Amino acid sequence: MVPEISQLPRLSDQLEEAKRKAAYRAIDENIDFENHKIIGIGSGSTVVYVAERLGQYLKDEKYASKVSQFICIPTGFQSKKLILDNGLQLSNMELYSQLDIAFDGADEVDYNLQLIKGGGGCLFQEKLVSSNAKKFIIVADYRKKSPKYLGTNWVQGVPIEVVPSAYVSVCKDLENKLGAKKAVLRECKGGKAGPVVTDNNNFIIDADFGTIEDPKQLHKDIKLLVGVIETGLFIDNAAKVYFGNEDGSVELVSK
Ligand SMILES: O=C(CO)[C@H](O)[C@H](O)COP(=O)(O)O
Repeated sequence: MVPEISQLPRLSDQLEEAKRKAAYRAIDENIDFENHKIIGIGSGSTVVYVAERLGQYLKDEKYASKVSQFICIPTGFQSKKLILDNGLQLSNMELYSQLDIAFDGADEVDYNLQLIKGGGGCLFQEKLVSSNAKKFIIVADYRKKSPKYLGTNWVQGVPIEVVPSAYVSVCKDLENKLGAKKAVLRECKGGKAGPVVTDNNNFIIDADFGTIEDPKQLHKDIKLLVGVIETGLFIDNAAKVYFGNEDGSVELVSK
């Protein structure tokens, strides 16, 4: 039997509890076992619980025949592993380019459900998957909810995936043409010296624009710079956000 959320023993870590609650509720309320077939699985620490919940449904004889038919599309190496570790069927965007639904985390969510993503470095593939999903659902903990504008809670800057040879010129363009306070190449913190390399062998730049009142325009402006593959501003594609709160409740915000 799939355990009821209310019956689960609380996790000792409040943040993990918030992430798990948000993710489990998002799956319980949004998966249509009759009609969904192609499911996007994003990246990060909250999505771990999305895959875990699907794995629980797979083990339940009432849902097993349906869930074993689900085809899961990852947004990077980590989510590939999550899909496999939970016994789910793995495929890719080349074989299935239209998804019924996709679940992912976020670094910050504004009042209008615009997002900053890419803090975990899976930017381009996350955008490819979410843009091709009929429904895109965000799972996040309470730290991700912006009081109003993006750039308030997430102060590391907007992640931008770039062609490696273009990183210097893109950093200059971000500062000189688009007014970024600072644009820096993301470096590995331990484990390896040098830049973070994405699953597509690109680099990530973090560009600090302060608070962002018009993320749509900023996204368009950044996209026009030569060498930019994709921006971490996810515009007009999240349908719902599940925020796990500190008190154990889950807040649903939808468009
Ligand atoms: O965009 C992402 C990775 O590039 C993640 O979805 C985002 O960083 C959220 O991660 P977490 O659930 O660990 O807070």
